[in-house]
Amino acid sequence: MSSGIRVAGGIAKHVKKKGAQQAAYQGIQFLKSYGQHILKNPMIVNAIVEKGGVKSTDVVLEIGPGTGNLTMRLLETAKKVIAIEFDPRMVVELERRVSGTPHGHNLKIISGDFLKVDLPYFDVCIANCPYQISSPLVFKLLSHRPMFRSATLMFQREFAMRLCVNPGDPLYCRLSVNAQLLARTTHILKVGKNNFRPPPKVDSSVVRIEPRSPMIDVNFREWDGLVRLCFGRKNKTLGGIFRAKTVLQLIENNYKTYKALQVNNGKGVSAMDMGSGGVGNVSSKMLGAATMGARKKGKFSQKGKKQYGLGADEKMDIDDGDEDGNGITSVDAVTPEFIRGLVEKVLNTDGFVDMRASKMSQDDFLRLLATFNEAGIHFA
Ligand SMILES: C[S@@+](CC[C@H](N)C(=O)[O-])C[C@H]1O[C@@H](n2cnc3c(N)ncnc32)[C@H](O)[C@@H]1O
Repeated sequence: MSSGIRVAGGIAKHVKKKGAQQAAYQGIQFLKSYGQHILKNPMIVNAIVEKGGVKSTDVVLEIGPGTGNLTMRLLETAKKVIAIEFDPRMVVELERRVSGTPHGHNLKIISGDFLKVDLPYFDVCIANCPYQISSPLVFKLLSHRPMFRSATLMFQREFAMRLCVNPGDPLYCRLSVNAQLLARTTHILKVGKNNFRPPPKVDSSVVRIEPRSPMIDVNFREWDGLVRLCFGRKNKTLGGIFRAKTVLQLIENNYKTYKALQVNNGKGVSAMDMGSGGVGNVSSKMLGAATMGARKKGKFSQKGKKQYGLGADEKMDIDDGDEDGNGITSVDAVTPEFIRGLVEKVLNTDGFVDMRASKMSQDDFLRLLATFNEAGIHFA
C-alpha cells in the first residue's frame, strides 16, 4: 500500500507535513461524501469519449469534472465543454489545468450543485457521475429541454444495470420502468473499481441514455403513482395489490378528490395542473418525484389512449360532472363497494389480475393506467 496521501491526479508520496503536501501538490484530498473517485485509466477515458459519439460541433455537458481527466480529453474532441462542479477545490484545479492549453477557452466551468443549477443548452452529456446523486441526476437530465442527443454516463454497476434491464430480470424495478419510459438505455462498458483513485467499493458501468423522440404521451406523475403502487410488492399479483384494503382506501380518496374538483370547478381537474398529461411538459421537479416520492394528479391523454389501443369513443376529457361515465356526480355516492367494483372491472380486463410488476412491460403498464383512467380511477 502507498504511504502517500491522495491528491488530485495522483498519489502524493513521501509527504511529511500537511503544509508541504499543499505546497508540493496543491493537494486536494478526495472526499467520499462528494463521490470523488477519479478515473485514472486513460484507456477508459478514451473509450467513454468514443462511445459517447462526441462530434467536433458538439457542446458537451460534463457533470463533476473533478481534476479534469475526462474534461481534457473532451476538449480535444468537442466544440465546447460546459462542466458543472460542486467542489470549489476541483474548480480551481481544473482552471489551473486548462489555463494556457490550446483548448482552454472552450471550457466553461459552472461552480455549483448539478441538482440546483439551471442547465445550459448541450448536445451530449458525458460524465463519470457523482454516484450519490445518480437517480435525481438521470431524471433532471431527462426533463431538460431542448432534448439532448444522448448521455453517456458512468454509474455504480447495480444502478447502471437497473436502468437497462428488461422485465423478468431480478434487478427490474421502478427506476427501470421510469427511465425506459423516457429514454432508450443501453449498457455499454464494464469498468472495474481499480480504474479509479481511490477505488470505490463496487465496480462501475457506463450506460448510454437516448431520450425518446417523440416522447410517449403520458402524464408522468400519474404514471409514477401507478408504477410505485405496483412495485411496492413487485412479485405480488396486481389482484393481491389492488384488492388490499389500504390501496382500495387510497383509490377511494383519490376518486373523491378528483370528483370533488370536478363538481366544484366544472372543468376543475384540468384547471388543476392536469395539463396535457404529456411527459414532454414534465418539469424536473415532477421527474425528481419519480424517484424520490411526491405525487400529484394527472390524466392519460387522448393521444396516449389512441396509442395504447383505447377507442376514440372512450372519451377521457373532463367536460361535465361525470367524466368517467359511472353515473356518480356527488362525492357522497362514492362508497367502498363502488370503488371495489371499479377496481374489479379493471383487474378483470386483459388478465391484469394475475400480472406481477416484476414481469410487466412498459406497454402493460401503459394499458393498465389507461384502463384505470377509463374507469375514472387516477393515481395521485
Ligand atoms: C466520480 S468523480 C468524477 C471526477 C472526474 N470526472 C473523473 O472522471 O475523474 C465525481 C465528481 O463530481 C463532483 N460532484 C459531487 N457532487 C456534485 C454535485 N451535486 N454537482 C456537481 N458536481 C458534483 C465531485 O466533486 C467530483 O469531482
